Amino acid sequence: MLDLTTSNLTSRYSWETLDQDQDALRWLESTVLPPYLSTCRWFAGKARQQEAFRVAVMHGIGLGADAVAFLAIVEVVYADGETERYLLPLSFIETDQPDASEIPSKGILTPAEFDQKSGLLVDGIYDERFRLALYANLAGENVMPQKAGQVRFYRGRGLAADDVDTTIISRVLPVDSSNSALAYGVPHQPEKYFLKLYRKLFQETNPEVDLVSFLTEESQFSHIPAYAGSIVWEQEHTPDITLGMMQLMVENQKDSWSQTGDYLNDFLYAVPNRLFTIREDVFDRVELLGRRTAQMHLALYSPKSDDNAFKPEAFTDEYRAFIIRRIEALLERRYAMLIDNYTKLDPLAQRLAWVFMEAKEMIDEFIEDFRHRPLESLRTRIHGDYHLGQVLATDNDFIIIDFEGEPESSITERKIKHSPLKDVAGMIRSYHYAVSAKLFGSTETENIDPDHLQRVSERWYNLIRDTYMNAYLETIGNPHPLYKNSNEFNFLLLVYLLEKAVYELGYEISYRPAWVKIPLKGIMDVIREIQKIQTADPNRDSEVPRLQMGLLETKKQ
Ligand SMILES: Nc1ncnc2c1ncn2[C@@H]1O[C@H](COP(=O)(O)OP(=O)(O)O)[C@@H](O)[C@H]1O
Ligand SMILES: O=P(O)(O)O[C@H]1O[C@H](CO)[C@@H](O[C@H]2O[C@H](CO)[C@@H](O)[C@H](O)[C@H]2O)[C@H](O)[C@H]1O
Repeated sequence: MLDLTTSNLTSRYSWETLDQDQDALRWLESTVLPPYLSTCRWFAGKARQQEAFRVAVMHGIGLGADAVAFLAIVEVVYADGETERYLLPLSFIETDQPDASEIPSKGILTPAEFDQKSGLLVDGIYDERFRLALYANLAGENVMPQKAGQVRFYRGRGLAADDVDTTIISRVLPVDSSNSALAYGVPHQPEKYFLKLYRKLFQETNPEVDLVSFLTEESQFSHIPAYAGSIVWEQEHTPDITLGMMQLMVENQKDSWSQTGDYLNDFLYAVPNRLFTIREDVFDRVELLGRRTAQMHLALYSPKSDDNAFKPEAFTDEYRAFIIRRIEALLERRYAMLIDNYTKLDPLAQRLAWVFMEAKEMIDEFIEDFRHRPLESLRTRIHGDYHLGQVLATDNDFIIIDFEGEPESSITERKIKHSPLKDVAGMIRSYHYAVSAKLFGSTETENIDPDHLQRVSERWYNLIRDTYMNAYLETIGNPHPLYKNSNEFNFLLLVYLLEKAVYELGYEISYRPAWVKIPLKGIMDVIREIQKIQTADPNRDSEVPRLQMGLLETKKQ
Protein backbone atom coordinates (compact mmCIF):
# COMPACT_ATOMS: atom_id res chain seq x y z
CA MET A 1 0.00 0.00 0.00
CA LEU A 2 1.28 3.43 -0.88
CA ASP A 3 1.53 6.19 1.69
CA LEU A 4 -0.14 9.21 0.09
CA THR A 5 0.12 11.48 3.12
CA THR A 6 3.56 12.83 2.25
CA SER A 7 5.33 13.46 -1.03
CA ASN A 8 7.85 10.77 -0.03
CA LEU A 9 7.59 7.53 -1.91
CA THR A 10 6.59 4.64 0.37
CA SER A 11 5.81 1.17 -0.90
CA ARG A 12 5.39 -2.15 0.86
CA TYR A 13 7.14 -3.89 -2.04
CA SER A 14 10.87 -4.13 -2.46
CA TRP A 15 12.88 -1.68 -4.59
CA GLU A 16 13.87 -4.43 -7.02
CA THR A 17 10.24 -4.80 -8.14
CA LEU A 18 9.62 -1.09 -8.76
CA ASP A 19 9.10 -1.74 -12.47
CA GLN A 20 5.94 -3.76 -11.62
CA ASP A 21 4.79 -1.63 -8.67
CA GLN A 22 1.96 0.26 -10.38
CA ASP A 23 1.01 2.39 -7.36
CA ALA A 24 4.60 3.49 -6.81
CA LEU A 25 5.04 4.27 -10.50
CA ARG A 26 1.86 6.39 -10.61
CA TRP A 27 3.07 8.29 -7.51
CA LEU A 28 6.41 8.85 -9.18
CA GLU A 29 4.69 10.20 -12.30
CA SER A 30 2.26 12.49 -10.54
CA THR A 31 4.18 13.75 -7.55
CA VAL A 32 7.91 13.14 -7.82
CA LEU A 33 8.87 13.62 -11.47
CA PRO A 34 7.17 16.98 -12.26
CA PRO A 35 8.98 19.03 -9.59
CA TYR A 36 12.22 17.08 -9.96
CA LEU A 37 12.54 17.41 -13.73
CA SER A 38 11.86 21.12 -13.55
CA THR A 39 15.15 21.47 -11.60
CA CYS A 40 17.21 19.53 -14.13
CA ARG A 41 19.36 21.57 -16.53
CA TRP A 42 18.98 18.85 -19.18
CA PHE A 43 15.16 18.91 -19.21
CA ALA A 44 14.49 20.99 -22.31
CA GLY A 45 10.71 21.13 -21.81
CA LYS A 46 10.77 23.33 -18.68
CA ALA A 47 9.23 26.35 -20.36
CA ARG A 48 6.51 24.35 -22.14
CA GLN A 49 3.16 23.58 -20.62
CA GLN A 50 3.40 20.00 -19.43
CA GLU A 51 0.30 17.84 -19.38
CA ALA A 52 1.63 14.55 -18.02
CA PHE A 53 4.72 12.56 -17.12
CA ARG A 54 4.74 8.82 -17.84
CA VAL A 55 7.29 6.17 -17.01
CA ALA A 56 7.11 4.51 -20.42
CA VAL A 57 9.73 1.81 -19.84
CA MET A 58 11.99 0.61 -17.02
CA HIS A 59 15.10 -1.36 -18.02
CA GLY A 60 16.73 -3.21 -15.13
CA ILE A 61 20.51 -2.97 -14.77
CA GLY A 62 22.09 -5.40 -12.31
CA LEU A 63 24.49 -3.84 -9.80
CA GLY A 64 25.86 -7.13 -8.41
CA ALA A 65 24.83 -8.89 -5.16
CA ASP A 66 21.15 -8.88 -6.20
CA ALA A 67 21.01 -5.07 -6.28
CA VAL A 68 19.42 -3.34 -9.23
CA ALA A 69 19.07 0.12 -10.79
CA PHE A 70 16.66 1.10 -13.55
CA LEU A 71 17.05 3.03 -16.76
CA ALA A 72 13.68 4.78 -16.77
CA ILE A 73 12.43 6.21 -20.05
CA VAL A 74 10.20 9.10 -19.03
CA GLU A 75 7.67 10.37 -21.54
CA VAL A 76 6.59 13.98 -21.18
CA VAL A 77 3.30 14.96 -22.81
CA TYR A 78 2.89 18.67 -23.57
CA ALA A 79 -0.33 20.68 -23.84
CA ASP A 80 0.08 20.93 -27.64
CA GLY A 81 -0.02 17.11 -27.85
CA GLU A 82 3.69 16.70 -28.61
CA THR A 83 5.70 14.20 -26.56
CA GLU A 84 9.36 13.90 -25.70
CA ARG A 85 11.29 11.06 -24.10
CA TYR A 86 14.04 11.48 -21.52
CA LEU A 87 16.45 9.03 -19.94
CA LEU A 88 16.43 9.01 -16.13
CA PRO A 89 18.53 6.35 -14.40
CA LEU A 90 16.99 5.50 -11.00
CA SER A 91 18.76 4.04 -8.02
CA PHE A 92 17.80 3.48 -4.37
CA ILE A 93 20.44 4.24 -1.76
CA GLU A 94 19.55 2.87 1.65
CA THR A 95 20.16 5.23 4.55
CA ASP A 96 22.88 3.07 6.05
CA GLN A 97 24.87 2.79 2.80
CA PRO A 98 28.24 4.51 3.26
CA ASP A 99 27.82 7.05 0.44
CA ALA A 100 24.17 7.98 1.22
CA SER A 101 25.23 11.28 2.80
CA GLU A 102 27.37 12.25 -0.21
CA ILE A 103 24.60 12.43 -2.79
CA PRO A 104 24.27 16.07 -3.94
CA SER A 105 20.78 17.51 -3.46
CA LYS A 106 20.33 17.97 -7.22
CA GLY A 107 20.60 14.17 -7.57
CA ILE A 108 17.89 13.33 -5.02
CA LEU A 109 14.36 12.76 -6.37
CA THR A 110 12.76 12.03 -2.98
CA PRO A 111 13.25 10.24 0.31
CA ALA A 112 11.71 6.79 -0.11
CA GLU A 113 10.85 3.59 1.69
CA PHE A 114 10.61 0.18 0.02
CA ASP A 115 9.62 -2.89 2.03
CA GLN A 116 10.31 -0.97 5.25
CA LYS A 117 13.83 -0.03 4.14
CA SER A 118 14.41 3.73 4.16
CA GLY A 119 16.69 5.59 1.85
CA LEU A 120 16.85 8.00 -1.07
CA LEU A 121 15.54 7.65 -4.58
CA VAL A 122 18.35 9.18 -6.66
CA ASP A 123 19.44 9.82 -10.21
CA GLY A 124 21.55 6.69 -10.80
CA ILE A 125 24.57 8.63 -12.03
CA TYR A 126 25.23 9.61 -8.39
CA ASP A 127 25.36 5.95 -7.31
CA GLU A 128 28.87 4.58 -7.80
CA ARG A 129 27.52 1.02 -8.17
CA PHE A 130 25.47 2.15 -11.18
CA ARG A 131 28.38 4.00 -12.79
CA LEU A 132 30.63 0.97 -12.41
CA ALA A 133 27.92 -1.34 -13.77
CA LEU A 134 27.68 0.77 -16.95
CA TYR A 135 31.42 0.59 -17.44
CA ALA A 136 31.63 -3.17 -16.76
CA ASN A 137 28.83 -3.82 -19.25
CA LEU A 138 30.54 -1.69 -21.92
CA ALA A 139 33.86 -3.44 -21.35
CA GLY A 140 32.14 -6.84 -21.43
CA GLU A 141 30.00 -5.97 -24.50
CA ASN A 142 26.99 -7.33 -22.62
CA VAL A 143 23.45 -7.70 -23.85
CA MET A 144 20.67 -7.44 -21.26
CA PRO A 145 17.28 -8.81 -22.28
CA GLN A 146 14.43 -6.59 -21.07
CA LYS A 147 10.65 -6.75 -21.18
CA ALA A 148 10.77 -4.40 -24.16
CA GLY A 149 13.67 -5.58 -26.33
CA GLN A 150 17.18 -5.48 -24.93
CA VAL A 151 19.85 -3.08 -23.75
CA ARG A 152 23.05 -3.74 -25.63
CA PHE A 153 26.48 -2.42 -24.70
CA TYR A 154 28.88 -1.93 -27.62
CA ARG A 155 32.58 -1.60 -27.09
CA GLY A 156 34.62 0.63 -29.40
CA ARG A 157 38.27 0.61 -30.39
CA GLY A 158 39.07 3.37 -27.90
CA LEU A 159 38.53 1.16 -24.82
CA ALA A 160 41.93 -0.39 -24.07
CA ALA A 161 42.17 -4.13 -23.38
CA ASP A 162 44.16 -3.37 -20.21
CA ASP A 163 41.22 -1.45 -18.79
CA VAL A 164 38.77 -4.34 -18.88
CA ASP A 165 39.46 -6.39 -15.75
CA THR A 166 40.95 -3.79 -13.50
CA THR A 167 40.07 -1.34 -10.74
CA ILE A 168 37.96 1.46 -12.16
CA ILE A 169 37.44 4.90 -10.67
CA SER A 170 34.43 7.01 -11.68
CA ARG A 171 32.86 10.39 -11.01
CA VAL A 172 30.08 12.63 -12.27
CA LEU A 173 31.52 15.58 -14.19
CA PRO A 174 30.16 19.04 -13.40
CA VAL A 175 29.34 19.60 -17.10
CA ASP A 176 26.24 21.77 -17.09
CA SER A 177 24.65 20.91 -20.38
CA SER A 178 21.79 19.14 -22.10
CA ASN A 179 23.28 15.73 -21.26
CA SER A 180 25.14 14.19 -18.31
CA ALA A 181 28.79 13.27 -18.34
CA LEU A 182 30.73 10.68 -16.32
CA ALA A 183 34.50 10.24 -16.11
CA TYR A 184 36.13 6.82 -15.74
CA GLY A 185 39.71 5.83 -15.25
CA VAL A 186 42.26 3.61 -13.61
CA PRO A 187 44.25 4.57 -10.47
CA HIS A 188 47.24 5.99 -12.41
CA GLN A 189 44.93 7.82 -14.87
CA PRO A 190 41.63 8.55 -13.13
CA GLU A 191 40.12 10.56 -16.05
CA LYS A 192 40.64 8.40 -19.09
CA TYR A 193 37.14 7.89 -20.53
CA PHE A 194 34.23 10.32 -20.99
CA LEU A 195 30.74 8.76 -20.97
CA LYS A 196 27.90 10.96 -22.15
CA LEU A 197 24.43 9.82 -21.11
CA TYR A 198 21.93 11.32 -23.50
CA ARG A 199 18.93 12.76 -21.71
CA LYS A 200 16.53 13.74 -24.48
CA LEU A 201 16.20 10.63 -26.62
CA PHE A 202 15.78 10.37 -30.37
CA GLN A 203 13.76 7.50 -31.78
CA GLU A 204 16.92 6.53 -33.65
CA THR A 205 20.66 6.08 -33.34
CA ASN A 206 22.14 9.36 -32.14
CA PRO A 207 23.99 11.05 -35.05
CA GLU A 208 26.97 11.49 -32.74
CA VAL A 209 27.44 7.71 -32.52
CA ASP A 210 27.18 7.39 -36.33
CA LEU A 211 29.86 10.02 -36.87
CA VAL A 212 32.26 9.33 -34.01
CA SER A 213 32.27 5.55 -34.57
CA PHE A 214 32.70 6.06 -38.33
CA LEU A 215 35.62 8.45 -37.87
CA THR A 216 37.28 6.18 -35.28
CA GLU A 217 36.74 2.84 -36.93
CA GLU A 218 36.74 3.69 -40.65
CA SER A 219 39.03 6.68 -41.08
CA GLN A 220 42.49 7.94 -40.20
CA PHE A 221 41.18 11.18 -38.66
CA SER A 222 42.50 11.27 -35.10
CA HIS A 223 41.38 14.72 -33.95
CA ILE A 224 38.29 13.50 -32.16
CA PRO A 225 38.27 11.63 -28.86
CA ALA A 226 38.26 7.98 -30.03
CA TYR A 227 34.99 6.05 -29.80
CA ALA A 228 35.04 3.66 -26.81
CA GLY A 229 31.48 2.32 -26.88
CA SER A 230 27.77 3.00 -26.73
CA ILE A 231 24.64 1.92 -24.88
CA VAL A 232 21.68 1.12 -27.09
CA TRP A 233 18.08 0.09 -26.51
CA GLU A 234 17.19 -2.34 -29.30
CA GLN A 235 13.75 -3.69 -30.19
CA GLU A 236 12.61 -5.72 -33.14
CA HIS A 237 11.01 -3.75 -36.00
CA THR A 238 11.89 -0.46 -34.27
CA PRO A 239 14.90 1.79 -34.87
CA ASP A 240 17.60 1.58 -32.19
CA ILE A 241 17.65 4.27 -29.51
CA THR A 242 21.04 5.43 -28.25
CA LEU A 243 21.20 5.97 -24.49
CA GLY A 244 24.88 6.83 -24.11
CA MET A 245 28.28 7.01 -25.76
CA MET A 246 31.80 6.67 -24.37
CA GLN A 247 34.91 8.33 -25.83
CA LEU A 248 38.42 8.97 -24.65
CA MET A 249 38.65 11.91 -22.32
CA VAL A 250 40.58 14.97 -23.43
CA GLU A 251 42.91 16.23 -20.71
CA ASN A 252 43.40 19.82 -19.55
CA GLN A 253 41.09 21.08 -22.21
CA LYS A 254 39.83 24.58 -22.79
CA ASP A 255 37.47 25.20 -25.64
CA SER A 256 38.58 27.28 -28.62
CA TRP A 257 35.98 29.95 -27.88
CA SER A 258 37.79 30.73 -24.59
CA GLN A 259 41.18 30.37 -26.21
CA THR A 260 40.27 32.76 -29.03
CA GLY A 261 38.93 35.14 -26.36
CA ASP A 262 42.34 35.04 -24.63
CA TYR A 263 44.13 35.78 -27.90
CA LEU A 264 41.76 38.64 -28.56
CA ASN A 265 42.71 40.32 -25.26
CA ASP A 266 46.03 41.54 -26.69
CA PHE A 267 44.15 42.92 -29.66
CA LEU A 268 41.52 44.57 -27.47
CA TYR A 269 44.04 46.32 -25.17
CA ALA A 270 45.74 47.90 -28.20
CA VAL A 271 42.55 49.28 -29.78
CA PRO A 272 42.22 52.40 -27.54
CA ASN A 273 45.82 53.29 -28.54
CA ARG A 274 44.90 52.95 -32.21
CA LEU A 275 47.27 50.02 -32.61
CA PHE A 276 46.40 46.90 -34.60
CA THR A 277 48.16 43.90 -33.02
CA ILE A 278 47.78 40.21 -33.65
CA ARG A 279 50.39 37.75 -32.37
CA GLU A 280 51.75 35.40 -34.98
CA ASP A 281 50.77 32.31 -33.04
CA VAL A 282 47.14 33.37 -33.46
CA PHE A 283 47.53 32.90 -37.21
CA ASP A 284 49.26 29.56 -36.60
CA ARG A 285 46.34 28.34 -34.51
CA VAL A 286 43.72 29.53 -37.00
CA GLU A 287 45.62 27.91 -39.85
CA LEU A 288 45.81 24.66 -37.91
CA LEU A 289 42.05 24.71 -37.28
CA GLY A 290 41.48 25.30 -41.02
CA ARG A 291 43.61 22.22 -41.75
CA ARG A 292 41.91 20.07 -39.11
CA THR A 293 38.47 21.08 -40.42
CA ALA A 294 39.45 20.08 -43.95
CA GLN A 295 40.91 16.77 -42.73
CA MET A 296 37.66 16.01 -40.92
CA HIS A 297 35.73 16.71 -44.14
CA LEU A 298 38.09 14.56 -46.20
CA ALA A 299 37.60 11.73 -43.69
CA LEU A 300 33.81 12.06 -43.97
CA TYR A 301 34.01 12.05 -47.78
CA SER A 302 33.70 8.36 -48.44
CA PRO A 303 32.77 7.68 -52.09
CA LYS A 304 33.69 3.97 -51.84
CA SER A 305 31.67 3.36 -48.71
CA ASP A 306 29.20 0.47 -48.84
CA ASP A 307 27.16 2.27 -46.24
CA ASN A 308 24.58 4.55 -47.85
CA ALA A 309 24.61 6.66 -44.71
CA PHE A 310 28.04 7.93 -45.75
CA LYS A 311 27.98 7.87 -49.55
CA PRO A 312 28.30 11.38 -51.03
CA GLU A 313 25.19 12.70 -52.78
CA ALA A 314 24.40 15.35 -55.39
CA PHE A 315 22.52 18.63 -54.90
CA THR A 316 19.12 17.12 -55.70
CA ASP A 317 15.95 19.20 -56.13
CA GLU A 318 14.66 17.60 -52.95
CA TYR A 319 17.65 18.77 -50.93
CA ARG A 320 17.48 22.29 -52.36
CA ALA A 321 13.78 22.45 -51.53
CA PHE A 322 14.54 21.34 -47.96
CA ILE A 323 17.16 24.07 -47.43
CA ILE A 324 14.94 26.69 -49.04
CA ARG A 325 11.99 25.76 -46.81
CA ARG A 326 14.27 25.99 -43.81
CA ILE A 327 15.72 29.39 -44.72
CA GLU A 328 12.29 30.78 -45.63
CA ALA A 329 10.77 29.57 -42.37
CA LEU A 330 13.68 31.04 -40.41
CA LEU A 331 13.40 34.34 -42.28
CA GLU A 332 9.68 34.64 -41.68
CA ARG A 333 10.09 34.05 -37.94
CA ARG A 334 13.05 36.44 -37.71
CA TYR A 335 11.26 39.32 -39.49
CA ALA A 336 8.40 38.92 -37.02
CA MET A 337 10.75 38.69 -34.03
CA LEU A 338 12.61 41.82 -35.11
CA ILE A 339 9.38 43.79 -35.42
CA ASP A 340 8.18 42.60 -32.01
CA ASN A 341 11.50 43.36 -30.31
CA TYR A 342 12.62 46.43 -32.30
CA THR A 343 12.46 48.89 -29.40
CA LYS A 344 14.67 46.65 -27.25
CA LEU A 345 17.53 46.85 -29.75
CA ASP A 346 20.42 49.31 -29.51
CA PRO A 347 20.75 51.97 -32.26
CA LEU A 348 23.34 50.06 -34.29
CA ALA A 349 21.21 46.90 -34.22
CA GLN A 350 18.14 48.95 -35.24
CA ARG A 351 19.95 50.36 -38.27
CA LEU A 352 21.15 46.90 -39.29
CA ALA A 353 17.63 45.53 -38.82
CA TRP A 354 16.30 48.11 -41.28
CA VAL A 355 18.78 47.16 -43.97
CA PHE A 356 17.99 43.47 -43.40
CA MET A 357 14.25 44.13 -43.83
CA GLU A 358 14.86 46.21 -46.94
CA ALA A 359 16.94 43.40 -48.46
CA LYS A 360 14.02 40.96 -48.42
CA GLU A 361 13.50 40.97 -52.20
CA MET A 362 17.18 40.56 -52.87
CA ILE A 363 17.39 37.62 -50.48
CA ASP A 364 14.30 36.02 -52.04
CA GLU A 365 15.92 36.28 -55.45
CA PHE A 366 19.13 34.73 -54.15
CA ILE A 367 17.14 31.81 -52.74
CA GLU A 368 15.42 31.31 -56.12
CA ASP A 369 18.87 31.31 -57.72
CA PHE A 370 19.85 28.46 -55.36
CA ARG A 371 16.76 26.49 -56.43
CA HIS A 372 17.76 26.47 -60.11
CA ARG A 373 21.52 27.09 -60.42
CA PRO A 374 23.38 24.04 -61.87
CA LEU A 375 25.55 22.59 -59.07
CA GLU A 376 27.97 19.69 -59.34
CA SER A 377 29.46 19.91 -55.85
CA LEU A 378 28.67 17.08 -53.44
CA ARG A 379 27.05 16.60 -50.06
CA THR A 380 28.24 14.34 -47.22
CA ARG A 381 27.59 13.81 -43.50
CA ILE A 382 29.18 16.73 -41.65
CA HIS A 383 29.71 17.85 -38.06
CA GLY A 384 26.49 19.84 -38.24
CA ASP A 385 26.88 22.27 -35.31
CA TYR A 386 30.41 23.46 -35.82
CA HIS A 387 31.62 26.49 -33.87
CA LEU A 388 34.56 27.43 -31.65
CA GLY A 389 32.83 26.02 -28.55
CA GLN A 390 32.88 22.54 -30.12
CA VAL A 391 36.63 22.40 -30.54
CA LEU A 392 38.78 21.62 -27.52
CA ALA A 393 42.22 23.22 -27.55
CA THR A 394 45.03 20.99 -26.34
CA ASP A 395 48.63 22.22 -25.92
CA ASN A 396 49.52 22.00 -29.60
CA ASP A 397 46.40 20.95 -31.38
CA PHE A 398 42.61 20.64 -31.51
CA ILE A 399 40.10 17.92 -30.67
CA ILE A 400 36.62 18.19 -32.17
CA ILE A 401 33.62 17.18 -30.04
CA ASP A 402 29.81 17.20 -29.94
CA PHE A 403 28.65 15.66 -33.21
CA GLU A 404 24.99 15.64 -32.12
CA GLY A 405 23.91 18.24 -34.69
CA GLU A 406 21.92 21.44 -34.34
CA PRO A 407 19.95 21.67 -31.09
CA GLU A 408 16.75 22.87 -32.81
CA SER A 409 16.71 20.24 -35.59
CA SER A 410 14.80 16.98 -35.68
CA ILE A 411 16.60 13.66 -35.88
CA THR A 412 15.80 13.26 -39.59
CA GLU A 413 17.18 16.74 -40.32
CA ARG A 414 20.35 15.97 -38.37
CA LYS A 415 21.11 12.98 -40.61
CA ILE A 416 20.74 14.86 -43.89
CA LYS A 417 23.91 15.26 -45.94
CA HIS A 418 25.04 18.83 -46.56
CA SER A 419 27.93 20.50 -48.26
CA PRO A 420 30.77 20.57 -45.67
CA LEU A 421 30.69 24.32 -46.30
CA LYS A 422 27.87 24.40 -43.75
CA ASP A 423 30.51 23.56 -41.10
CA VAL A 424 32.94 26.07 -42.61
CA ALA A 425 30.24 28.75 -42.44
CA GLY A 426 29.61 27.83 -38.78
CA MET A 427 33.25 28.31 -37.90
CA ILE A 428 33.78 31.60 -39.69
CA ARG A 429 30.58 32.94 -38.13
CA SER A 430 32.09 31.92 -34.80
CA TYR A 431 35.28 33.93 -35.43
CA HIS A 432 33.08 36.88 -36.30
CA TYR A 433 31.23 36.41 -33.02
CA ALA A 434 34.45 36.15 -31.04
CA VAL A 435 35.84 39.50 -32.19
CA SER A 436 32.50 41.32 -32.08
CA ALA A 437 31.67 40.08 -28.58
CA LYS A 438 35.11 41.09 -27.34
CA LEU A 439 35.22 44.57 -28.89
CA PHE A 440 31.60 45.49 -28.21
CA GLY A 441 31.41 43.96 -24.73
CA SER A 442 34.53 45.25 -22.97
CA THR A 443 35.09 48.26 -20.71
CA GLU A 444 38.32 49.08 -22.61
CA THR A 445 36.28 50.11 -25.64
CA GLU A 446 33.15 51.59 -24.11
CA ASN A 447 34.05 55.17 -25.08
CA ILE A 448 35.05 54.36 -28.64
CA ASP A 449 32.76 55.27 -31.53
CA PRO A 450 30.80 52.11 -32.53
CA ASP A 451 31.39 52.72 -36.24
CA HIS A 452 35.14 52.77 -35.59
CA LEU A 453 34.89 49.56 -33.53
CA GLN A 454 32.93 47.97 -36.35
CA ARG A 455 35.71 48.77 -38.83
CA VAL A 456 38.43 47.49 -36.50
CA SER A 457 36.62 44.24 -35.76
CA GLU A 458 36.00 43.77 -39.47
CA ARG A 459 39.73 44.04 -40.20
CA TRP A 460 40.55 41.37 -37.59
CA TYR A 461 37.75 39.14 -38.84
CA ASN A 462 38.74 39.44 -42.51
CA LEU A 463 42.35 38.49 -41.77
CA ILE A 464 41.39 35.56 -39.57
CA ARG A 465 38.68 34.33 -41.96
CA ASP A 466 41.09 34.41 -44.92
CA THR A 467 43.77 32.59 -42.94
CA TYR A 468 41.27 29.89 -41.96
CA MET A 469 39.85 29.58 -45.48
CA ASN A 470 43.26 29.44 -47.20
CA ALA A 471 44.43 26.64 -44.90
CA TYR A 472 41.13 24.82 -45.42
CA LEU A 473 41.29 25.03 -49.21
CA GLU A 474 44.95 24.09 -49.39
CA THR A 475 44.29 20.93 -47.36
CA ILE A 476 41.18 19.94 -49.31
CA GLY A 477 43.25 20.18 -52.48
CA ASN A 478 42.23 21.60 -55.75
CA PRO A 479 40.34 20.24 -57.62
CA HIS A 480 38.31 18.05 -55.26
CA PRO A 481 34.96 16.40 -56.12
CA LEU A 482 33.38 17.95 -53.00
CA TYR A 483 33.62 21.36 -54.63
CA LYS A 484 33.14 21.60 -58.38
CA ASN A 485 34.87 24.97 -58.78
CA SER A 486 35.42 28.25 -56.98
CA ASN A 487 32.16 29.75 -58.27
CA GLU A 488 30.13 26.96 -56.72
CA PHE A 489 32.26 27.10 -53.58
CA ASN A 490 31.66 30.82 -53.10
CA PHE A 491 27.97 30.59 -53.89
CA LEU A 492 27.31 27.68 -51.52
CA LEU A 493 29.32 29.29 -48.74
CA LEU A 494 27.01 32.30 -49.01
CA VAL A 495 23.92 30.06 -48.80
CA TYR A 496 25.13 28.46 -45.56
CA LEU A 497 26.39 31.75 -44.11
CA LEU A 498 22.97 33.25 -44.69
CA GLU A 499 21.23 30.26 -43.12
CA LYS A 500 23.51 30.30 -40.08
CA ALA A 501 23.37 34.06 -39.46
CA VAL A 502 19.57 34.11 -39.80
CA TYR A 503 19.33 31.19 -37.35
CA GLU A 504 21.63 33.02 -34.92
CA LEU A 505 19.52 36.15 -35.14
CA GLY A 506 16.61 34.27 -33.54
CA TYR A 507 18.87 32.73 -30.90
CA GLU A 508 20.23 36.16 -29.89
CA ILE A 509 16.83 37.91 -29.86
CA SER A 510 15.61 35.18 -27.50
CA TYR A 511 18.65 34.80 -25.25
CA ARG A 512 21.14 37.71 -25.65
CA PRO A 513 19.47 40.86 -27.03
CA ALA A 514 22.70 42.86 -26.60
CA TRP A 515 24.31 40.54 -29.17
CA VAL A 516 21.63 40.86 -31.88
CA LYS A 517 23.88 43.15 -33.90
CA ILE A 518 26.44 40.35 -34.34
CA PRO A 519 24.32 38.05 -36.56
CA LEU A 520 22.72 41.11 -38.19
CA LYS A 521 26.17 42.27 -39.24
CA GLY A 522 26.81 38.73 -40.52
CA ILE A 523 23.64 38.91 -42.62
CA MET A 524 24.75 42.32 -43.91
CA ASP A 525 28.05 40.87 -45.15
CA VAL A 526 26.16 38.15 -47.03
CA ILE A 527 23.78 40.72 -48.53
CA ARG A 528 26.75 42.71 -49.84
CA GLU A 529 28.09 39.59 -51.56
CA ILE A 530 24.65 38.71 -52.96
CA GLN A 531 24.47 42.20 -54.39
CA LYS A 532 27.82 41.68 -56.13
CA ILE A 533 26.66 38.39 -57.69
CA GLN A 534 23.39 39.90 -58.84
CA THR A 535 25.01 43.01 -60.28
CA ALA A 536 27.59 40.94 -62.17
CA ASP A 537 25.02 38.58 -63.72
CA PRO A 538 24.59 39.62 -67.40
CA ASN A 539 21.39 37.58 -67.77
CA ARG A 540 19.76 39.16 -64.80
CA ASP A 541 16.58 40.93 -65.70
CA SER A 542 15.11 41.97 -62.43
CA GLU A 543 13.42 44.86 -60.78
CA VAL A 544 15.07 44.28 -57.42
CA PRO A 545 16.31 47.67 -56.20
CA ARG A 546 19.86 48.23 -54.96
CA LEU A 547 20.17 48.45 -51.23
CA GLN A 548 20.69 51.69 -49.39
CA MET A 549 23.79 50.54 -47.50
CA GLY A 550 24.51 54.20 -46.73
CA LEU A 551 22.06 53.82 -43.88
CA LEU A 552 24.75 51.90 -42.05
CA GLU A 553 27.25 54.71 -42.28
CA THR A 554 24.98 57.08 -40.35
CA LYS A 555 27.00 58.41 -37.46
CA LYS A 556 25.81 58.57 -33.84
CA GLN A 557 22.06 59.00 -33.36
N1 LIG B 1 35.89 13.65 -24.75
C1 LIG B 1 35.85 14.67 -23.88
N2 LIG B 1 36.84 14.85 -22.99
C2 LIG B 1 36.79 15.85 -22.09
N3 LIG B 1 35.80 16.72 -21.99
C3 LIG B 1 34.78 16.60 -22.86
C4 LIG B 1 34.75 15.58 -23.85
N4 LIG B 1 33.61 15.71 -24.57
C5 LIG B 1 32.96 16.76 -24.04
N5 LIG B 1 33.67 17.30 -23.02
C6 LIG B 1 33.28 18.44 -22.16
O1 LIG B 1 31.89 18.34 -21.90
C7 LIG B 1 31.21 19.50 -22.39
C8 LIG B 1 29.87 19.09 -22.97
O2 LIG B 1 30.10 18.15 -24.02
P1 LIG B 1 29.27 18.18 -25.36
O3 LIG B 1 29.72 17.06 -26.22
O4 LIG B 1 29.32 19.56 -25.93
O5 LIG B 1 27.85 17.82 -24.78
P2 LIG B 1 26.46 18.58 -24.86
O6 LIG B 1 25.96 18.26 -26.23
O7 LIG B 1 25.70 17.92 -23.79
O8 LIG B 1 26.73 20.04 -24.63
C9 LIG B 1 32.16 20.11 -23.43
O9 LIG B 1 31.98 21.49 -23.56
C10 LIG B 1 33.51 19.77 -22.86
O10 LIG B 1 33.88 20.71 -21.87
O1 LIG C 1 26.24 25.28 -28.25
P1 LIG C 1 24.88 24.91 -28.78
O2 LIG C 1 24.98 23.74 -29.69
O3 LIG C 1 23.85 24.75 -27.71
O4 LIG C 1 24.39 26.14 -29.71
C1 LIG C 1 23.60 27.24 -29.29
O5 LIG C 1 24.31 28.09 -28.42
C2 LIG C 1 25.49 28.72 -28.99
C3 LIG C 1 26.04 29.67 -27.93
O6 LIG C 1 26.62 28.94 -26.93
C4 LIG C 1 25.12 29.52 -30.25
O7 LIG C 1 26.34 29.92 -30.87
C5 LIG C 1 26.50 31.28 -31.19
O8 LIG C 1 27.27 31.91 -30.16
C6 LIG C 1 28.60 31.37 -30.03
C7 LIG C 1 29.29 32.19 -28.97
O9 LIG C 1 28.63 32.09 -27.73
C8 LIG C 1 29.36 31.49 -31.35
O10 LIG C 1 30.63 30.87 -31.22
C9 LIG C 1 28.60 30.77 -32.46
O11 LIG C 1 29.24 30.98 -33.70
C10 LIG C 1 27.20 31.36 -32.54
O12 LIG C 1 26.44 30.63 -33.50
C11 LIG C 1 24.41 28.62 -31.24
O13 LIG C 1 24.03 29.43 -32.36
C12 LIG C 1 23.17 28.02 -30.54
O14 LIG C 1 22.53 27.12 -31.41
